[in-house]
Amino acid sequence: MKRHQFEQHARHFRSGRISLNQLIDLVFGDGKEVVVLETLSEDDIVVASVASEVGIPALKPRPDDAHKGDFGRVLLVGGSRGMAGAISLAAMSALRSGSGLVTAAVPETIAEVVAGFDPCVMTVPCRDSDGHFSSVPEDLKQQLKVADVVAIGPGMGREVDRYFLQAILELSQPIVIDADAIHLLAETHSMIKNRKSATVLTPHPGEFSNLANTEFSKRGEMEAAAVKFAADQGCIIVLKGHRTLVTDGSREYRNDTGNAGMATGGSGDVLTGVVTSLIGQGYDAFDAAVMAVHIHGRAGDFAAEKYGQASMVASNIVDSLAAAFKSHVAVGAEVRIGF
Ligand SMILES: NC(=O)C1=CN([C@@H]2O[C@H](COP(=O)(O)OP(=O)(O)OC[C@H]3O[C@@H](n4cnc5c(N)ncnc54)[C@H](OP(=O)(O)O)[C@@H]3O)[C@@H](O)[C@H]2O)[C@@H](O)CC1
Ligand SMILES: Nc1ncnc2c1ncn2[C@@H]1O[C@H](COP(=O)(O)OP(=O)(O)O)[C@@H](O)[C@H]1O
Repeated sequence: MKRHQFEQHARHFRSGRISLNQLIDLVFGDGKEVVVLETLSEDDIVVASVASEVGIPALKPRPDDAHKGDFGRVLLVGGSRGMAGAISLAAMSALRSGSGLVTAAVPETIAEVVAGFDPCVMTVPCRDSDGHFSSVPEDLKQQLKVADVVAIGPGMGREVDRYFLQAILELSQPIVIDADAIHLLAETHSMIKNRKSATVLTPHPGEFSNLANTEFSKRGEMEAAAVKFAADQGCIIVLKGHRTLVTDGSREYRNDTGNAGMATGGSGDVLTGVVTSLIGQGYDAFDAAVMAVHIHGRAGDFAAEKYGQASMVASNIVDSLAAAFKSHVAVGAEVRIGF
């Protein structure tokens, strides 16, 4: 791409500093169109590329003197007997997306299993009834107060007291509602409209049909309903699937990363961890959802490259988040306004 063409796209470009080796990987490995703005040394080349979609935000650089408290306290609520994996995948993904502190609140029956998956994840064992959450225990109430963002749903099952979800909806922090919590929301007709902070829902088509109480015959109809739902309820909908849609009722982003190898149990739980983490780090909720969907898909693409679409599993996507975040940083470390 010539510089003047690039300038025409200046609104959509992102720039960053990379090394010569990273530049070679980008140009030949990824096929990205990159413009070198300035060569300071072999390890410090200022480059820019045009984003493939409008508005995939750049990652903020981590200040040199940062500490773990600067990157958000994430609380993930979910899991049940038989589905310890889902909440663990979400928690491991949140840590690999940059969160400083990640806690999983889970039924006590599975707490040790969840803690055993990753020593970096903290757990709050909650009193349970046959492996499912029963009431909101005091320990959890304390955690709910100090969290910067709370996600609920992965692996939770639907045998949960409705007040459990209600307690999360009443929080003043941003929340992410996924999986079984979306079904509970649909069943209890709980209100999200009047929440004071961001509400992000991440339904797959089955969950969205239930939420909208409609059988859709075409993806387009479902997407139109998702845009309307988001506008009516004042929330952000991440309608998952091939070319995931992110909408807040007025903006629409369609993702172009990811592949059919991601149609494997737990892939969506990984996304919940990524989006929750980014919100916890202070990104605007819509931006966080767009970035999360894009980066999650890229991680899926890296996993497919390594293991093949048939054999890749959700934990491979977790492991590939590092490569996905690194490549996002390479092209998006800083955004220069008015190039
Ligand atoms: N390792 C673990 O612990 C794992 C735990 N997990 C946990 O399991 C819990 C249940 O989640 P779930 O998604 O499996 O079941 P549910 O919410 O009943 O939805 C299924 C219904 O929706 C329909 N459907 C239509 N389109 C669809 C689409 N594109 N993608 C998917 N479904 C689609 C679908 O139609 P069908 O397949 O019959 O055509 C069916 O009627 C949840 O807590 C989750 O976190 C999983 O993440 C796996 C790994
Ligand atoms: N064919 C596909 N192309 C791109 N992404 C896909 C495809 N199939 C699934 N995915 C992605 O994988 C994830 C699956 O999420 P979900 O259906 O909630 O699975 P689970 O409940 O097992 O975690 C979503 O982010 C979705 O966009």
